[in-house]
Amino acid sequence: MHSAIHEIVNSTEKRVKELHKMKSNEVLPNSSAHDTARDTNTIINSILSKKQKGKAPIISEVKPASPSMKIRDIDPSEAKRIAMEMERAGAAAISVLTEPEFFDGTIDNLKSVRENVSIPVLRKDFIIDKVQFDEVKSDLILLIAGLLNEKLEEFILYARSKGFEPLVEVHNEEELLNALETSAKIIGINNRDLTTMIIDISTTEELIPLIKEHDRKSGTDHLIISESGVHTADDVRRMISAGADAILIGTSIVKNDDIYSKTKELVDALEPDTNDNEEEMI
Ligand SMILES: O=C(O)c1ccccc1NCC(=O)[C@H](O)[C@H](O)COP(=O)(O)O
Repeated sequence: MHSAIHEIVNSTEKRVKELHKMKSNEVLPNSSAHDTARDTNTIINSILSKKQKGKAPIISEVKPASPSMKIRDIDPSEAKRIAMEMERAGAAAISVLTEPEFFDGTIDNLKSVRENVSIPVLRKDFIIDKVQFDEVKSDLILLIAGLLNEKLEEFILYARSKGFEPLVEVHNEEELLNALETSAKIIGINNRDLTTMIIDISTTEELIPLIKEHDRKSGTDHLIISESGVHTADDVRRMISAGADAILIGTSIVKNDDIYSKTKELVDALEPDTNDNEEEMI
């Protein structure tokens, strides 16, 4: 594991301790599944329906920073504005970073986004303890296979019992095989190697055939999301051609001054006239 991930996990452990204290003081309520508006099929259909309309299913991320770079200041009112622009441009879902120390994310940003958009909302954080499920509601929640290892299925079932559908993130074959042994329905392939931080979008192309083969043999049908390092309409087309059902994009949208136009450019990537005038050149 890269030192940055160690630091993130150490900091998350401190947050978790605080949450346990809040829970024992009854400051943190025990959340239940009842107040979750959308079920799993609704979430999956909402993402898939974009493709049926000829649009690229883009999960657009409200990302203030990464461990290596500040992108932009995002408070709850800016998170709301950005997310509404993303939805208006045709995003299939919105991802919101809630990790505070390295990504400048906040729980309040997630609340603000979820109150103001009608598409599914993904919580992006480093989930290592069940108490984190009581912090805030979301439709989807990220579970990182490389962090949870043998506890992955236990966390998937717990997430569902609390009204979240897990997006299980993998980066390599070993993590993928672990994920495929669980009841995960949504698999995210992170093109970023969390041991080196190097991004290579061919990771998606290498791992999707393994999921497809598994699905063919076992009669399952995973929703596949390609994550990280996608910047252009060409990248979007490449990931969709590889078999991705949706693509999670943060930096290239959020760093753009015009959130609506950049999201729309990526959402419209499958439309014939965005194919770089290939026909005119022939
Ligand atoms: O974004 C990072 O640099 C990062 C570093 C370490 C762990 C996770 C990280 N990112 C979290 C994400 O999953 C991305 O924000 C998401 O996939 C969007 O990626 P991008 O479009 O490349 O911003």
